[in-house]
Amino acid sequence: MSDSVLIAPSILSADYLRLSDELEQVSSADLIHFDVMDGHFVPNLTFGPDMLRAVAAASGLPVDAHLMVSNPDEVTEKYLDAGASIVSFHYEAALHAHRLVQLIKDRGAKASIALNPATPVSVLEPILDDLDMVLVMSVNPGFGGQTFIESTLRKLRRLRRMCDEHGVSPLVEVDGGISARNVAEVTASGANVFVAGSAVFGSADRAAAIADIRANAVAAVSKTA
Ligand SMILES: O=C(CO)[C@H](O)[C@H](O)COP(=O)(O)O
Ligand SMILES: [Fe+2]
Repeated sequence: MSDSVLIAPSILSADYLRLSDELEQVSSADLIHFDVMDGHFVPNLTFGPDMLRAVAAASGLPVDAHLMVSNPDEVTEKYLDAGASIVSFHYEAALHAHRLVQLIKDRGAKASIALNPATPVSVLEPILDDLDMVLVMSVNPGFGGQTFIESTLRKLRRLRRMCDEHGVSPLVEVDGGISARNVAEVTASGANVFVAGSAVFGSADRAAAIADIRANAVAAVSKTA
């Protein structure tokens, strides 16, 4: 995790019957994005902690767990036990966000809060200084293959300003509808961790898809520097 940008393929869009092969094909990425959906916070069901443990062992890349669950206060520890390197829980679901952030950090993982598209970044004001990462959802959570919501760019710029005011620089992850086509403007707006599900696993050459996203993001970083 040393580069200026991090690429995180979402295995939500992988071929589950060939998962170890799929993980090998995305080994040039920086993180494996692992979408946990509980059928309650979002209208879809995916993976649990045992699956995360298996993915972490098979991949070797750090696992970036995105918990789309109604009860993060109860289940976050299970994903830490399973080996998550980054844990994002949703602001909209957490009862005790500060306590959860401390738990994640005490366990040696990076702590992140995810925001739905309709949740303003201002809600992070009291806790921003404690976060290792902020996950800005650029689609409504629950499904892969959706269209990037354009107002996310404004939200990212607002988050950047807020971070500058606080004198902090957490990672800023964007999730939903990211591809080589739009990653430059998303980078220019302030993001540096890019989740890509369908853009990577929908491509015949996963490594080339990752390289294209990375190249466009890195070019945008050098332009803004
Ligand atoms: O959290 C998610 C959906 O809730 C996924 O990480 C995201 O949708 C990735 O898929 P795509 O890149 O195809 O939009
Ligand atoms: Fe996600």
